[in-house]
Amino acid sequence: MAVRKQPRKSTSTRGKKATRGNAAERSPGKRPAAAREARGNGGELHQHAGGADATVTTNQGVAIADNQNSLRASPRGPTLLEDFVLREKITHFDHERIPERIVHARGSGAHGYFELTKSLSRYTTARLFTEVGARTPVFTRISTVAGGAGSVDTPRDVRGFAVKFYTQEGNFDLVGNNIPVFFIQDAIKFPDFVHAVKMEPDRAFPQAASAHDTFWDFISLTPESMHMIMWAMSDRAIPRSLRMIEGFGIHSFRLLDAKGRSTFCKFHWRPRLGLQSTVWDEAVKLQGADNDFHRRDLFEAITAGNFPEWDLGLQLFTEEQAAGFPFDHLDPTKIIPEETVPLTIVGRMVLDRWPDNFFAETEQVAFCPANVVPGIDFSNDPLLQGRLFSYLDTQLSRLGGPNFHQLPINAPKCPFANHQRDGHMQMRVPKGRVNYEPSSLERTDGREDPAKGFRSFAEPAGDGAKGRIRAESFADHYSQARLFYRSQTEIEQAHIAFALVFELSKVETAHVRAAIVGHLRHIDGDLARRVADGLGLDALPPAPKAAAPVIDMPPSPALQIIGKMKKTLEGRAVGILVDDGSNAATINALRKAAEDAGAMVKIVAPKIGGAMLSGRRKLPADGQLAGTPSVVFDAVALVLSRDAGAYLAQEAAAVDWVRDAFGHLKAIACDEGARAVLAAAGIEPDAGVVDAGDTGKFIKAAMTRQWAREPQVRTLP
Ligand code: HEM
Repeated sequence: MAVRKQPRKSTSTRGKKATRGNAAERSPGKRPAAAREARGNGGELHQHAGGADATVTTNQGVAIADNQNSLRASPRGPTLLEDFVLREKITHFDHERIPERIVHARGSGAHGYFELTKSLSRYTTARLFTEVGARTPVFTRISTVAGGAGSVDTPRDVRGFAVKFYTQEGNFDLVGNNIPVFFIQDAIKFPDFVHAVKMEPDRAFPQAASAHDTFWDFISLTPESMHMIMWAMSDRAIPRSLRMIEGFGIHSFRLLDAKGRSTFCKFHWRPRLGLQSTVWDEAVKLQGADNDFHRRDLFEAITAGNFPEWDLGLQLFTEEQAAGFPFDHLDPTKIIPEETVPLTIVGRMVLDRWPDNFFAETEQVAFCPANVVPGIDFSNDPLLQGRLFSYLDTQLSRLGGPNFHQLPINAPKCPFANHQRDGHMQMRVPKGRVNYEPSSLERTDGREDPAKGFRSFAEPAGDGAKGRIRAESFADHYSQARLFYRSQTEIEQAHIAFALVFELSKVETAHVRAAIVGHLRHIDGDLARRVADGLGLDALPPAPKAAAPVIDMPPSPALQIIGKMKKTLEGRAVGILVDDGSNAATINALRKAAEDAGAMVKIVAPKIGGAMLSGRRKLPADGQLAGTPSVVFDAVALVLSRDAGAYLAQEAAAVDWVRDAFGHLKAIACDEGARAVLAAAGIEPDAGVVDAGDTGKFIKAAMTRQWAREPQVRTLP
């Protein structure tokens, strides 16, 4: 056996000036009390337990004396297999990663609560919807769909919007998206759809993007996706913030009253901060500026106490009403216009706590549309029916076995018990002999409760012969796509046309591009012409045969974003670019006005250490110019001395800062010194460019985007 040479006597460095403290000193907040420290033989740092610091142990609870060195046969000799401390640590590390979700792999989550403001006791027995004022804890995860867990936050994509309500009657998961319809009508098409949209299998790109051949090939052959395509090409798919998106349960669900009577409903989340999107060029640049833009935004808002809120609205309708709709509400590619069935607001959700640990909570949370509580039931929507199977099934492998419901983030917060036993990672210790029922021997883990237990709606099963037959009532693929497109403002219509041109221009296969334009002809002739022109097609391709006549429906302004944007700075961010010599009074006034209007203000300067303002006051910066481009703000101000303005007019990062802000239709405040930077960016000031001294005008302009500017800065199809 190898003999270990004892390390040389350690030299305590406590109390000595430690050079390695620099990183901690730079970071905000107080440095925690220093641990008792020692240096090892090779000069490595050892921090010893004591005071507030507990002893580090193995997973078996054995105290570890040295967490810096593996066990070696001699100081320069081979490492010994005997080293259980090393083996345990590395083995655990090797297994830290679990498979990511097959879809919606990248997401951010937060805890909060749902508070009921209006009772639905007329329609349902579900207590979460009957006890006004009661707060139900929730965990909400918002995600992109196509990219992997490490992909960017701002691709053009649908956002998942999944809420787990920990009700007193069990968990209810509302697993929706930020778009109220879906690409396909039947779950059997989901694997094909997902394969088509994710990176192509031979080349493993593009990541987190629908702009490629396989996606558009599939879509060109799937006319039922046309309505969803209109939404996905709209600015809804490039949100400004996860706090500014809507959420939808999509399918029709049923509410059941105490007599088992059913009312259909659709669930809608409405953000209190209003809907807001980026513009495409901004979304693209955000991917370079901050891959974690949405996650960071949600984290910063929640940790600063600016808790995002959504109203929950329900569309309630009867079977008879549904029979009169000019579409089938069981078809998940259809909405029920709000003008037909208005929303009843029944409560609000507040997200007020960031998770303690991303993996344990956001990564391990398992949502499932089949998780409903008594008083809520499913409809026959064939997409929903497939989903009822898929989630639990995938989670068995993603989370490694059948006991993931015991993880704290997934476990109900009400009592739960049954005779399911054993399996990987069983964390409970069931007692006694009886693991079955009926039973008569001793204490049992639960009996049926006919009064309070879950019951399904007693619906007659089917009105035709069994078969793989899609209902004729699902055949209209274009009318609601037309409704959506024609309900948009002109600006939004132009953005849809632009997005289609952008995406299809990335498609290498000419016949796929042409096929999509053919579909567009059924939706809107002008849209088809704009896209064909943008793609440089010589002639309009033929439209495919429509399976059902396309009907005109009255426009629904509720489908717009711009029409629903709130003129506010609440929850938004304002950046102020400063440098040495900037006017302190102007900066203070701008900051105060923006903060009073609800914005978060960040100071940007060429150096992170900050700038020496007029009056010799040093103002620390929140971001360095090159690393904090204007895309991360909703409005910007430049307060610069003449010298600094002349200097920064030569600096690409400063010129881009203001050029991008202008191009992304943001309000800009600037003083005399800053005008040189605007001139270098070639900006002709318009109504959205205001004097930095006029804070009132700046705040008013900053509360919205300068849509009137758009035709000057970009040629839209
Ligand atoms: C209306 C249509 C759909 C919506 C709104 C939707 C929504 C979502 C959301 C929000 C997530 C992420 C949940 C989370 O944050 O953990 C998710 C994951 C998932 N979805 Fe869907 N989805 C839809 C259709 C489908 C269909 C048709 C299937 C399969 C038949 C499916 C299978 C899955 C799977 C396997 C996951 C991963 C679940 C996990 O690993 O925990 N989805 N879906």
